[in-house]
Amino acid sequence: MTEQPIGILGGTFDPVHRAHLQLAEDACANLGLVQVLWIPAGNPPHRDRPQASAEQRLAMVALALNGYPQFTIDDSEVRSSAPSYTVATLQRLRAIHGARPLVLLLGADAFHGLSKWHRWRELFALAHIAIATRPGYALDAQALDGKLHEEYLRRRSGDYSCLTAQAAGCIITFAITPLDISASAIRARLAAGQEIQDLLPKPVLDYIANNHLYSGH
Ligand SMILES: Nc1ncnc2c1ncn2[C@@H]1O[C@H](COP(=O)(O)OP(=O)(O)OP(=O)(O)O)[C@@H](O)[C@H]1O
Ligand SMILES: O=C(O)c1ccc[n+]([C@@H]2O[C@H](COP(=O)([O-])O)[C@@H](O)[C@H]2O)c1
Repeated sequence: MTEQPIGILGGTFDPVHRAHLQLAEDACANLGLVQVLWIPAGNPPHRDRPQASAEQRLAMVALALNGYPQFTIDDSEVRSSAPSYTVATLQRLRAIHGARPLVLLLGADAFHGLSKWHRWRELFALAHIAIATRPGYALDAQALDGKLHEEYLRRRSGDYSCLTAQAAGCIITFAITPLDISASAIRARLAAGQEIQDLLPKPVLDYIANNHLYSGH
């Protein structure tokens, strides 16, 4: 019998916010995942250097996940000085988990950029990809660049049983409770001295205040 799939949520988490939690909770509920591995990026490729350090972002994720037994942290990218390439992380996880299905969770915005990722074609042999539609970032298949569009058409499935029937290789989309929250908007609000109460778990909010993060001075 196939083992139950493990969800993988990588992110810069600068800072982690409620939409990340919603994404992971909805993935568990809708895709039948019993566990989601959260992987903060140590040196995220393809974006400016984060404002908070890798250790601080890891600490905020740990605070956010308190009380969610189905969520666990993988700190391997934070502990490494190498660029946080997802292909390398999935190769490591594949070596640990054998033939167990792995499901990489991505917001639709992240999926649209996938063909710019390091050795992106190898990702499909290592994990399934589950795309969550994010406010303002619906999946627009026609806007995918040529090679990614081809892979999308070849691999997409409307049947979630593919996530358990094979270890990797399917692309599915799933609905999440839409929350119009982004870390960049949170950083901008904090720098402008505006309220962000409802956008983050309280312990993360306290951590940001205690460590004077994102205040712009
Ligand atoms: N509001 C949201 N709804 C759905 N998915 C989201 C949302 N916010 C982030 N994600 C997804 O979570 C993952 C990690 O995101 P990330 O840590 O970059 O947060 P972010 O809010 O997108 O940050 P930033 O605004 O700094 O780019 C990505 O796959 C991203 O698409
Ligand atoms: O492997 C890559 O080349 C690559 C390029 C861009 C993003 N990623 C990963 O995608 C995840 C979300 O990235 P971000 O920048 O939206 O936080 C995070 O785990 C990154 O390490 C990975």
